[in-house]
Amino acid sequence: MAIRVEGVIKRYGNKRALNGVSLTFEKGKIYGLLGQNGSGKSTLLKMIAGLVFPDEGTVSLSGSQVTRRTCGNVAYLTELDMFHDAFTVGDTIWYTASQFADFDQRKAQNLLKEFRLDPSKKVKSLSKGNRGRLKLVATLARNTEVILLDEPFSGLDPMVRDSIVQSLLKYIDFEQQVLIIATHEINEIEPLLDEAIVIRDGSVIGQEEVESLREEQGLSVLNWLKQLEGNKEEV
Ligand SMILES: Nc1ncnc2c1ncn2[C@@H]1O[C@H](COP(=O)(O)OP(=O)(O)OP(=O)(O)O)[C@@H](O)[C@H]1O
Repeated sequence: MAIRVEGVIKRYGNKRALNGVSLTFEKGKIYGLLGQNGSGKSTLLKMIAGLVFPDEGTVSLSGSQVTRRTCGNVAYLTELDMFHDAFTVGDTIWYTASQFADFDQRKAQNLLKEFRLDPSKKVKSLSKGNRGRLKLVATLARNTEVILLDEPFSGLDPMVRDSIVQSLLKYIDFEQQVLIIATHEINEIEPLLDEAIVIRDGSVIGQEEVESLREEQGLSVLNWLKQLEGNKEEV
C-alpha cells in the first residue's frame, strides 16, 4: 500500500486550500502532518479518505485513483464528534461494527478495556477525554490499510494524550497499515513519527525523516518547525 498525492490543487472559491501538493505515504510508517490552522491538513486527509476531490492532480491508493468506493479502505477520525448521545459505549461499538465489514470486535473490546471505557455508560455522560478515547476505539478497531487521524489529541489532557500514544503503537499493524496524524501537539507524537510533513498555506514547505533530523541535524521536530516557521512560537 502506498498513497500517492500528485500535483493536487483544491480551491474553495478564490482560496486555494491545497496549492500543488505532491506526497507519497508508504505502508508501515507513521506520518505527522503539521501546520497552522487553515493550512490545508484536513483537506488533504479528506482527499485521501475520498470525501473531497482535487480540482487538479490525482490521489491514489495502491495505484487506484481515490473514489467514493476506495473510502472503505480508509479509517478516518475526523475533528467532528459524530456519536449519538442516547447510545451507550457498547451500542456505539456495535453500531460502528455494523457499518464496517473490516471492524475487529476483539481489538475494540481490548481497546475499551485499555481505555477503561465502561460499555454500559451513556455516550452523553462521558467526559471529553473519554469521548476522544471512544472515537479512537471506533477508528483503530478497523482493519484498514490506511488510518487517518485529524487532531486526535484536541482538547484532551496530557494523561489522556499519553495513553493514546501508547495505544497507537500497540494497535497499529505495521505490516499492513499506514498512519497519518494531523496535529498541533507535536511533542506528544514526536516519538511516534517516522516522517514529519509541514504544510503552510496549502503547500508543503518541509518534509523530513524524524530520525535523520535528530541524528544528522541534531534537531527535534519542534525545533525544526521553529526554523521553518521563522521562529514563530505557534505551529
Ligand atoms: N468546505 C469548505 N468551504 C470553504 N472553505 C474551506 C472548506 N474547507 C476548508 N476550507 C478552507 O481551506 C483552507 C484549509 O482548511 P483545512 O481545514 O484543510 O485546514 P487545516 O490545516 O486542517 O486547519 P484546522 O487545523 O483549522 O482544521 C482554510 O482556509 C479553510 O477555511
